[in-house]
Amino acid sequence: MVLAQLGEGITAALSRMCRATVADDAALTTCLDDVSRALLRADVRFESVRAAIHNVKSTTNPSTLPPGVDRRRAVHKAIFAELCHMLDPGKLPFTPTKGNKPNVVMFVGLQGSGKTTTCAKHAAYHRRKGFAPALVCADTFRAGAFDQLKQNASKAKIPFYGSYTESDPVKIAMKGIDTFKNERCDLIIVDTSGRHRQEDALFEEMRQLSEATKPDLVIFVVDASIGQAAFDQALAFKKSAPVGAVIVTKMDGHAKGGGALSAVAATRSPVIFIGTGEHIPDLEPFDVKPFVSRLMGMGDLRGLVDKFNDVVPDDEDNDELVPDLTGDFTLKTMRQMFKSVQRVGPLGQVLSMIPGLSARFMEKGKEKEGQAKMKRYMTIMASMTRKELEFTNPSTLMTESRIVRVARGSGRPLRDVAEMLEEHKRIAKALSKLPLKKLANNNNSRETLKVLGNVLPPGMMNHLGGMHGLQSMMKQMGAQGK
Ligand SMILES: Nc1nc2c(ncn2[C@@H]2O[C@H](COP(=O)(O)OP(=O)(O)OP(=O)(O)O)[C@@H](O)[C@H]2O)c(=O)[nH]1
Repeated sequence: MVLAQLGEGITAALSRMCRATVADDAALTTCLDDVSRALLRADVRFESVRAAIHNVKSTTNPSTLPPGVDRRRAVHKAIFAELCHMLDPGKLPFTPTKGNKPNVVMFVGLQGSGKTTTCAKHAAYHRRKGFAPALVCADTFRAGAFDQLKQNASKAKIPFYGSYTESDPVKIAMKGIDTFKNERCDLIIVDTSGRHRQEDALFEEMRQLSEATKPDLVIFVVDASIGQAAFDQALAFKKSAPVGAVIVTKMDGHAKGGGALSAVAATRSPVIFIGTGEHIPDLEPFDVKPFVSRLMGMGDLRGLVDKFNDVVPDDEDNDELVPDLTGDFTLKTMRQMFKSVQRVGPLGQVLSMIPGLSARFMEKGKEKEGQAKMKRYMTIMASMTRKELEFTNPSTLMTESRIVRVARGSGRPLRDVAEMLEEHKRIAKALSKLPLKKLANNNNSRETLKVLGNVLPPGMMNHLGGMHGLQSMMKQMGAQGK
């Protein structure tokens, strides 16, 4: 994901300024030039970049800074605030509520943006949260749309309504909504047509559909790879239907992402989810501050805990898929973690939420090898006894004869078993340093950041001026968030 490169660009620019002997105007200018280049390379609109840099410059001018405030920290804080501002339109999206009144959500977007897939992901996500969702196919334009949504719906076990014969999308949408209202579904998702290009006929159809169905929320779905075109596209949809939220898809690919994120600027509507793969669980809630924290290399531990906790699978294998990272880290927990990671997304993506861990456990660009390694370890663990899997310190239990038995049983060489045990030790050690229990029970984001401070890599801590610096930065961020 090229957004990761944006993060690297910004982090590198900040590090360079932190290493400069004095944080004078020249160091600041170089740093901000680098940050601008990173943002423009990521397809963020020129106007937004210019405004952000202007704001950073004016808020970090030594003449306006309160006495005693370190300029480097002020720059870090100002860039954080500007990135948040770019992604945050300052208003909360409509969020569906469970209960008697059904919520109607209409999806709009061009053909191929990932709309149909995202409708199913959105329904499955809300079912995991306890909703009773249903899907309506009001796409009468593309021949295969009906079958595609039906197939996705049945894969995700979501009730579905559509018609092979009716050609009026408004009639289908109204009939589908009525049907599911009677069936007491509380989240009715309407998938609509797309076109390859922005066409008047499409926008007229969206206008008619939204007028007839009066949705509680219209979600604009945009492909992250379309770059700057996202701005105009979002604007055109906003004119035909009251777009209230954005979902950016294909963030797992090589998309630059920054352009699509500028859809926020066009619609002044928040990004609520990002699509991170082709499968039903590949949808992540989008939260601005943790996202920017990750972008700036600060990790997102709360997101990590949520991500694991959010994986409540449809099959009976629940226990197997939800690792309790707050208890003893046994081989069984590691196996659950691997399964969970396979389910929630690419390993690198999940591990990127743990500051410092991704580099230790898996090198960048070698994610495929990492997946293969995980599979190998899982095969090995399948040949282990329950006692071995649940033992708190398996390396002490795994004698040579036990290793030989497991290697034979799994058909893997002895060194693979030994390597797997070493890997377990390494991950256990890395996780033991993270206050996951505290984070899991903590809903206060400022407190979460404080906890994060304890686990930031030492280099980053120095850049931020040690614990004291981090605390004052958090105070400032907190004051800003109010
Ligand atoms: N990698 C990746 N692929 C995705 C994602 N979301 C959707 N896709 C894929 O993108 C392609 C197009 O998705 P659709 O859901 O058919 O697109 P659509 O916008 O509904 O298209 P129309 O129904 O023709 O308007 C499919 O191959 C999806 O599997 C995502 O987040 N990541």
